Amino acid sequence: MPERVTLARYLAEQRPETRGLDELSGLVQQVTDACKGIADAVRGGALRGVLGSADAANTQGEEQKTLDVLANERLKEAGLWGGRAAAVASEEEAEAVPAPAGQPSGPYLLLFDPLDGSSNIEVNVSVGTIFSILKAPSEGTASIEDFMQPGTEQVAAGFVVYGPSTTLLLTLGNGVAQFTLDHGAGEFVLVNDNVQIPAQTKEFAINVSYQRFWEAPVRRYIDECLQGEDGPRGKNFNMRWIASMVADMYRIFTRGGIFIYPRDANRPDGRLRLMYEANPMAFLAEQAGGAATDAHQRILERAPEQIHQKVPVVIGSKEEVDRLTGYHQAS
Ligand SMILES: O=P(O)(O)OC[C@H]1O[C@](O)(COP(=O)(O)O)[C@@H](O)[C@@H]1O
Ligand SMILES: [Mg+2]
Ligand SMILES: [Mg+2]
Repeated sequence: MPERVTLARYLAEQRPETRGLDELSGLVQQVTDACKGIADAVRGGALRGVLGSADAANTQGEEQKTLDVLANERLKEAGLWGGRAAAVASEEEAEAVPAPAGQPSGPYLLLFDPLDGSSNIEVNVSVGTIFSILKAPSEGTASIEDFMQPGTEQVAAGFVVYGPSTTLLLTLGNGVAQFTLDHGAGEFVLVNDNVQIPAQTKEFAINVSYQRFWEAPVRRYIDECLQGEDGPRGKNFNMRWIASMVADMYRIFTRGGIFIYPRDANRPDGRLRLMYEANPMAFLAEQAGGAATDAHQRILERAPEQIHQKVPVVIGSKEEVDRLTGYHQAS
């Protein structure tokens, strides 16, 4: 029987100098513990009374679902409890939230999309949580400016998919590890310690209903894919769009592919948020041998100006990301 490596043991092995008892490991544990609770709520669905709208809107004007609010509260508590994070930033919070007065202020900043793919909750399709951890640049309380670091400064990132199995992909900057939640034992257990995105693919993910708004390089790329064997690519492509970035990206980490949420005539910066969606996914993708750009430059090198700023996203198998980025650079 293969050895059972829990997340706690993995963190201890990754950080031998502290045996996983340092603040970063503790923060990762707290975040993933919160995700276990969210997984439970997602699994309970209608019986837990968590489906449907919270009858509120977030700072970006998007409708908040009951589960968005629940997940946000769990993760905020996980981030701010125990003196590991000085502050948290969330898709569902207008401003950064500092650790409460009287609490020790931790050395990290935690950012998260508490529930990615919220529009899929009622239809029972996989949703997830995305998180990113930065170092807090100064001691004491953290301000919004402290968060304005490029993605290259992330010290850890991950996402959990609440699917048929609850799975975690995690990077501490030393490759990507994949864990499955053992619901009975309440533990994330390592199933792959070296996730790799194949460099080539025949699968693309984009919301084609926006085609008439796309810019020329995106049209060209998708058009060439659709021409299949008879076109310039000389091979047939398949298309997938789950409308949960976590689920689409999980597939890409598993078998390759390219995920595109471009800018278009209606969305000058696309839809996805740089700090808590694109940056952690880009960090994970690069750590798994893939690539991630905003169609022109590496996402991780973008200098952020706002917590909730949006960014076009081209991510996944390296050769395809390079090709589409090249089409943009040449246009
Ligand atoms: O509905 P669209 O335009 O296809 O957008 C879907 C995308 O939006 C998102 O749902 C945005 O994330 P949230 O659900 O966290 O707002 C992604 O998960 C998904 O890839
Ligand atoms: Mg999201
Ligand atoms: Mg969300």
